[in-house]
Amino acid sequence: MLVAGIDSSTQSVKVVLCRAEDGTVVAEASAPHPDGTECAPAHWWDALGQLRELLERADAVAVAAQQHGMVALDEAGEPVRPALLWNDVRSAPQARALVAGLGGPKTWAERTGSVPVASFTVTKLRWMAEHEPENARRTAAVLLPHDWLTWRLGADGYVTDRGDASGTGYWSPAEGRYLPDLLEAALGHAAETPRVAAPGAAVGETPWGAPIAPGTGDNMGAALGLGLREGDVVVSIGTSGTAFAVADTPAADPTGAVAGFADATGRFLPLVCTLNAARILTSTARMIGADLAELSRLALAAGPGAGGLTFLPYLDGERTPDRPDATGVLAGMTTANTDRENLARAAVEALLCSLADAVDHLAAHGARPRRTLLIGGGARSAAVRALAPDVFGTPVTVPEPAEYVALGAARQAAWALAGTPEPPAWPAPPATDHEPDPGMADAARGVRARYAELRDKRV
Ligand SMILES: Nc1ncnc2c1ncn2[C@@H]1O[C@H](COP(=O)(O)OP(=O)(O)O)[C@@H](O)[C@H]1O
Ligand SMILES: O=C(CO)[C@@H](O)[C@H](O)COP(=O)(O)O
Repeated sequence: MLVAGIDSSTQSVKVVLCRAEDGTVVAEASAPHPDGTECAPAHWWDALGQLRELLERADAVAVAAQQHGMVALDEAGEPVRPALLWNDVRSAPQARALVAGLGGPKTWAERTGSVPVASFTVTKLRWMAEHEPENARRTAAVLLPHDWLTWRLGADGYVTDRGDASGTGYWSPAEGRYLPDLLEAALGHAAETPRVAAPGAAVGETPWGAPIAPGTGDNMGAALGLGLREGDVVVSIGTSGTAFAVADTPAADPTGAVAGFADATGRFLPLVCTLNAARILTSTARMIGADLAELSRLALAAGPGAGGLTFLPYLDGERTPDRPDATGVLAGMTTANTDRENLARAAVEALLCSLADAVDHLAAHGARPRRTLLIGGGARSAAVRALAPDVFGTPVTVPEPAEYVALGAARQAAWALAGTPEPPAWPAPPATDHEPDPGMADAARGVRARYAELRDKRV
């Protein structure tokens, strides 16, 4: 039997086709999504349509997708406007107003597991109610990207899962139920929300007769694809940067740094997310006229500390820390250090310092990392892999490059096919271990200290 996992992420859609019994990948393919922070859902469907031949070989399918995106549908099931994505920061004022107006950060953390920032669906609904009242009035149902794709594939009605529901800002991970008062306060009226399917359930059938599993958010998909265990912390470098771990109890961080999400298996997934990650490298590569391989080579040719250059990489605003209006800052420039090697090194160090901050937030709220797993497109950079253990100050495990989000969705599809209480036990991916260099410890501490100084200066 073959199962297909779909990862509909910010920049592209990927499909992996696997053997149901052990997850061996037999084929994979991807197609690009349009750039930007809003997207008509039809573009996701068209991109997936390019991979249809592969998909139709599957005996079961599941969709994992970028979290939080607001897919507002009218009575007829048509989008009232393009979806506003997780990386769209226009609803930052609405996030602040909702938090202040409905009990403050502690109340939100206790009720929803998270203190919503602009990424969260609830704040986007409020933005639409304020700026596009006619679209808000016509909104009859609110879905997330993976819910919409699952419905289009053939699910029985609108359906979601615990993991993605926990990123809306109107669902309680602790109680496992919607909080309709919060949705209504944001949108101005009640609206239909997808039913939350049990992990491992089948929720419908594709036109070619394959059962559909509930799907989930992309980070929950990666956790399932990696088979995360207690003590594992994942750092994912995609369009977003994330640090997350599985937990038995829900998180409720009133500082808002840790989002207290649910996972796709019935447990929880405390997570820290940054808005800027792999694109720190692509933007710097463009700036210095290099491709990603050359950027990596240049970064490794420079010394630690990039000759005194420090880069604060909040290029598109930032979510952690919550600075939606921030831009990037390059500090410490002299005539001696402004060369391509140091600029490349500063970019890699900036990416890793930002993610090290994310891991620190997670640790401060209970995650006890025994090992750090590095995944996502950015982990394909040799410089990132080489410098991560020094900047993090811990051993780093790099699973072989693979589409772990799509693999997690495929594993969920195999779970629905098997009908068992637990997901099928697929073998762990091969991985390489990278140790910190004790000789670099002082230099790495210096890099993080200079980064923290620039971060906290609030230039
Ligand atoms: N060798 C590499 N070095 C650095 N970045 C890379 C490399 N390969 C891919 N990437 C980057 O990884 C990102 C895509 O990663 P992915 O985890 O698929 O993200 P997403 O799920 O957000 O689409 C792109 O921004 C791409 O430029
Ligand atoms: O908002 C979050 C997590 O809370 C992001 O992680 C999105 O889920 C987007 O993921 P990518 O497209 O970067 O994979």
